[in-house]
Amino acid sequence: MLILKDCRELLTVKENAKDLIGLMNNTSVLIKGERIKKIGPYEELIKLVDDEDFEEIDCSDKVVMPGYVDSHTHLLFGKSRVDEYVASLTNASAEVKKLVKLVGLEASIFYTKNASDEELIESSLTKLKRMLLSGTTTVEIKSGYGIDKETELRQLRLINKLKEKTPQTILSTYLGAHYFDLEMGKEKYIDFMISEVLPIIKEENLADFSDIWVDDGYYTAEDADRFLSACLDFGLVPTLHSECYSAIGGAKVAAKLKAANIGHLNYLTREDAKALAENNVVGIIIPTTDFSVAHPKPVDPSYMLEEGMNLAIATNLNPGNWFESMDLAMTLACRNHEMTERQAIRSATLNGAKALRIEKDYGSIEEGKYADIQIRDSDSYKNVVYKVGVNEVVQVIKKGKKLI
Ligand SMILES: N=CN[C@@H](CCC(=O)O)C(=O)O
Repeated sequence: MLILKDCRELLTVKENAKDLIGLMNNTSVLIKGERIKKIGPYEELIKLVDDEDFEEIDCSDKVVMPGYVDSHTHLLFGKSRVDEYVASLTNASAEVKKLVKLVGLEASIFYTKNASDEELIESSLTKLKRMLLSGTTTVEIKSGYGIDKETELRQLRLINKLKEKTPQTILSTYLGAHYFDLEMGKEKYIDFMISEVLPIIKEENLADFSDIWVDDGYYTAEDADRFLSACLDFGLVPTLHSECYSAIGGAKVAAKLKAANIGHLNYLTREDAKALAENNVVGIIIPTTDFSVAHPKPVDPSYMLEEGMNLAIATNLNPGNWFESMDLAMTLACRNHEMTERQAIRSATLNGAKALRIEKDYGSIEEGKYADIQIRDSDSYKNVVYKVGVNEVVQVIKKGKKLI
């Protein structure tokens, strides 16, 4: 058993918290096994201890809050695209393409296909370790850098292997429709995924979610409806990337299919926001990508919140947007997208869990849930979005185990 004693600030982020973060002062948390047993005054909790291996951590000068749930990443990929990124700082995209021959998704598809399993696992574990040390205890990871059956399945199998190699909870997404085989063409590529790839994903239980990139030049809303509906038949819960560069209609499909989440949303209409809220689809805000691509229309969470949507914040870690830190994603959400620090904290924890439909067990510090907790050497939870680039995390507890 473990007691987090006298937390200076305990952010429970409980479901019905009026202040969004469920702030409590000088409160303690009793952990038994993997789960939170009781929250309350130390004197009460100590009476419940019935274990010789009992331990306590003095949290009287600490901020204690739920581990982050990063609900949208592409973190398993071969080789970085650093040359493309630095060229893009001072050049327009046509010029970048001349300076760096292989760019964008095509580059990552090539590099991922040519990386060995060991390289992909090792580079992913390195990222996951740094994410853990900055408070992230649950991570969603997508395939999507293999436009052939072999590489897509290999990505998913490796994502599943990561589950055994990292303490974090990992959820896996089949982003088959990220790009497509140019020779095959889009229509045939969708047929191919449905008939050739999905049966194997189901048989080997390789993915929790399906995903599609709905955008001009990529997939349409109709493609999304066809592909995600087929994935549903194979037991995969739909998610989408959509409304990033136009109001292309993916949001309507998300509402219709009651997707778990939809990411990007720069061009989401108010009407669609309402439909997403009504259908319990979580919106994933990605302030890091708006920053790294200098997006012409930064996402505006205000009307989505007014319409009652649950919003999550994620890093969207990918080779074109190398962000691992949820603190940083939240900092950008507040400064560039006018979220409050409390909205940002809720979006990075409980709402991340809702985006992945695991809120029954994850995302907040509540009795009965897994003890996934970060402890910060800090005088205020507000430092999360204030001290930019400063990592105040000194301890991470994952399913009741101290990891630092
Ligand atoms: N098509 C875009 N998908 C990713 C970027 C992937 C990449 O650039 O490698 C996104 O979510 O932003």
